[in-house]
Amino acid sequence: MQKITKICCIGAGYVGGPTMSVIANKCPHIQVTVVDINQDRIDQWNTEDLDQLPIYEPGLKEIVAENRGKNLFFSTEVDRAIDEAQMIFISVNTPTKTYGKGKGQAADLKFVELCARNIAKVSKTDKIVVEKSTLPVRTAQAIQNILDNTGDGVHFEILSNPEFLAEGTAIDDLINADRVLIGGNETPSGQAAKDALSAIYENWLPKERILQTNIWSSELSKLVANAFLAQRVSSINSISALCEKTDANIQEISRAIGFDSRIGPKFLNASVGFGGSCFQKDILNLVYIARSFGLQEVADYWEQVIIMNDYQKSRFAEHIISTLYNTISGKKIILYGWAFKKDTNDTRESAAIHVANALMEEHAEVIVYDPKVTESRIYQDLDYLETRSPEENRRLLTVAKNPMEITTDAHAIAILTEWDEFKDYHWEKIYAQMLKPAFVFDGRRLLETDTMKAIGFNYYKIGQS
Ligand SMILES: NC(=O)C1=CN([C@@H]2O[C@H](COP(=O)(O)OP(=O)(O)OC[C@H]3O[C@@H](n4cnc5c(N)ncnc54)[C@H](O)[C@@H]3O)[C@@H](O)[C@H]2O)C=CC1
Ligand SMILES: O=C(O)[C@H]1O[C@H](OP(=O)(O)OP(=O)(O)OC[C@H]2O[C@@H](n3ccc(=O)[nH]c3=O)[C@H](O)[C@@H]2O)[C@H](O)[C@@H](O)[C@@H]1O
Repeated sequence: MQKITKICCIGAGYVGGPTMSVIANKCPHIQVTVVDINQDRIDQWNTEDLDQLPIYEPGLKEIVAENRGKNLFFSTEVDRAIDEAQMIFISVNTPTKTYGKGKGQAADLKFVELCARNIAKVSKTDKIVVEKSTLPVRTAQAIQNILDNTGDGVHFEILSNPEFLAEGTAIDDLINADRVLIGGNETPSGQAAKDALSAIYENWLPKERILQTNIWSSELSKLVANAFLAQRVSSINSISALCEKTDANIQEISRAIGFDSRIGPKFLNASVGFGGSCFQKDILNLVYIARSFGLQEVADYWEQVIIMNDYQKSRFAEHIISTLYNTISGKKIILYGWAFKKDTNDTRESAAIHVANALMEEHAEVIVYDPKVTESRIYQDLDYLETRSPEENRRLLTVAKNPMEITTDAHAIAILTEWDEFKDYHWEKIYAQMLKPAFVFDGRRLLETDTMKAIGFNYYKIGQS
């Protein structure tokens, strides 16, 4: 079996950066180079001030500090890194297509294809090419065709090694992974490549947790894992709406059903809706694939997960509007949280974007506070919707740095991300500063009902009447 000593990762994003940092940390004998075409991003990865890394993940900066410049490098010299590596991870973005065939559903594979063409062009020695990005089932076939038809007689072995880390817990998820999945060709060279990749993970994970499959099962398992997780959130969120009509309590229900060992307790937290870069994108992709094989019922079944999530986001916004007497024009509404979950600065598909947009449609005066998300990111998210002009977005919504000050004369507060610090705020003081009646709409079930009511708030907790 080939001993791997040099690897390269194309794409220095939320997956490429943390994954490669952990590999470098756990495998001092391997030189890891992470490359990206985005100069700014690479500059940020190389920044002196480790608080300015492009990605915030607990534990990440410590690992980067330990390994950067030793066996972990960030660079824009893509061709050189490809040429030198024995194993190349493709970890570029695979967003939903915004044009042409499959628009709004299929995965856009143009970045992956560019990588494959580049690898074919540059490589002079045999390489193992690892799909780390989430890809539609059978993409490896397309990559193999490009490599074999444009490469220079070099042998390329393709593996699928999807990533299951969640943002905010990326480092822990990588170090203590439930499982690592490696799919490859069922040939001697395919087996050797799978074993070479497995050997890297075996530096810190027990071998029983490293699963080997055929390449198509591995590609499809990633989409299915995300679809199942998102389905659980949509399922519990659908029941949260029913709880609000029946005096049942969603937390009690989650607990009651979660005690059944066949159901299990995780991923049963009702919320304002799931966000993140992947759940929606991957389910849409699954729906598209099913439809393209003529499996209409399968496609409809999974599409319902997205429909329910959209419903939950609008339901929350509509509840705020109707509770505030159906007129929120000019009313000051504070949004606590913009990230799609706590402990990350990622805002992709965050429910907060949709809730803010709905309130702005009603001309509310919206003020956002998030401990980790920048002002420019928040405006970019809103401008991307193209609901109104960028000037109008800046007029209707402001971004605050101090979470307490902004509550003066506010009509309502909505909690959209479950940041721990929100629990520790001086809620009595906030109440005193707000206009009365003072409303809190808790989309994350973060605060205690009895305490909030005792202070005097009109307190709404999603999934509870
Ligand atoms: N974000 C997450 O938590 C997870 C993401 N994934 C999957 O991993 C993949 C990557 O996701 P993220 O890291 O979140 O994306 P990202 O958008 O944070 O990073 C992708 C990077 O690839 C770079 N890139 C694009 N084309 C390139 C090229 N031709 N050459 C060099 N660099 C190029 C971009 O400049 C960007 O910095 C996606 O397929 C995603 O579905 C999988 C598991 C978790
Ligand atoms: O492919 C990916 O991108 C990743 O997607 C998710 O990870 P992530 O999106 O980072 O975060 P999650 O913890 O899964 O949360 C997703 C969304 O669901 C919401 N959620 C989660 C759990 C829950 O009980 N309730 C709930 O509303 C979260 O607040 C968040 O908005 C998966 O958990 C990862 O395994 C996967 O690798």
